[in-house]
Amino acid sequence: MPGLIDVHAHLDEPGRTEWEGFSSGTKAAAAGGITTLIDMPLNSEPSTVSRETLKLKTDAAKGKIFVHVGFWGGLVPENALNSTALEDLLDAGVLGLKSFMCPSGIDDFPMTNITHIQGGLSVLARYKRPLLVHAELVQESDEKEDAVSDAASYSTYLRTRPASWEQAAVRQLVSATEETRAGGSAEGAHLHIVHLSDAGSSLDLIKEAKSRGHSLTVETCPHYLAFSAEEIPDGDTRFKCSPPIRDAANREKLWEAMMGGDIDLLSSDHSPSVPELKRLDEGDFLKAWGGISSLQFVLPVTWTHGRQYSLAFEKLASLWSEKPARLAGQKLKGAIVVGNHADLAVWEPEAELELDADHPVFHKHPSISAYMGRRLSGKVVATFVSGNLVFKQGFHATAACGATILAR
Ligand SMILES: NC(=O)NC(NC(N)=O)C(=O)[O-]
Ligand SMILES: [Zn+2]
Ligand SMILES: [Zn+2]
Repeated sequence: MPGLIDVHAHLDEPGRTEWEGFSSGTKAAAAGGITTLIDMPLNSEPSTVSRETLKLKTDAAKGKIFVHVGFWGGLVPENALNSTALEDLLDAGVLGLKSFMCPSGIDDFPMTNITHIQGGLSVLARYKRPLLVHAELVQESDEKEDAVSDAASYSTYLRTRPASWEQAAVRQLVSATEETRAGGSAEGAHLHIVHLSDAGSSLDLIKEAKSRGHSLTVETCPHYLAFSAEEIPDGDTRFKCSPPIRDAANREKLWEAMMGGDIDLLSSDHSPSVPELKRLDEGDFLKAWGGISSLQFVLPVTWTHGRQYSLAFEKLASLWSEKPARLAGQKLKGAIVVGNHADLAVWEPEAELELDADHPVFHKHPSISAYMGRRLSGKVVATFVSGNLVFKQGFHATAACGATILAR
């Protein structure tokens, strides 16, 4: 199939290479059939918010990447209302921008309000590049903070980030994208909601806005399709992410929406950290780093769980290659077509993998992945990046021949 394109990965280099880094991250990608990654602007140090900080990324990636890597730039309060600053970042080659509507957990990546988001959209309209948004808006809770609630219980964490946070954010975004319709003042701009977890009214609002012609797409991630809140063991912070994994009924609705075409694409949101920050010894869901570690496993996870829903190869390729290529503006990627880049994943749908200690995992910190210990089907045999064989039967090519992708 066409190689997978992961539009949402945190590679954390420079500055937090001990969390992942270009070398281990792109090796894991290649081992998972991913041929292009788009790196998120936060969790590296500094964040990618300017021409200069993008240059630090491309310099750090040199000679280390086994797959192609593009970059999103950060939309933050400091640059959001400064069109010269945003133009400079976009001219430097980021494929689009990314912002948070809630605290990101990273000090130099502050959250944006809807005015900042509108400012970003108006500049992006001219570049025809997307704005990706982490859509959770902190809501005042009626529930009294329960001092005795158990931080080792996943349900405690789940209660701190209810679906109403996603719904409030989506409501604002839907109104901000009104002008992206044909003839609107922000025509040409596109807004993409990352890692949707709430399959309730967030999804209804998105569907309705799309039907009214808003330029809007949405992704979800394998962990929202594979796991449910009910089954997360006490203290197992490998499962902590935001927005949180919700109940099994919500998971069913996400599958239904995705199979029905209301969710456009999938991404990993691979967001690892050093194991200490996961605080697995304490098992404290409130203090642990939020982020799922999954890069190498997204294809077998999607396939293993998708078979129950009659997921066809064509749909898999649309969710993981074709639509992500379109979002990232990669016209020569995402499909096996004469003239396209020869980015290919070769895999055996029936072959099983046991994610035990003997399984070769190329993430820097395999132990923090919630998928370890599982049995999956769909084994990647070989991966080609621009015609180069970069991974075969457990081994990587000696040369890291991936290229950085800059928008022009
Ligand atoms: N700073 C992060 O990497 N945050 C990420 N964390 C998650 N998803 O739990 C994200 O994408 O929001
Ligand atoms: Zn996010
Ligand atoms: Zn993320």
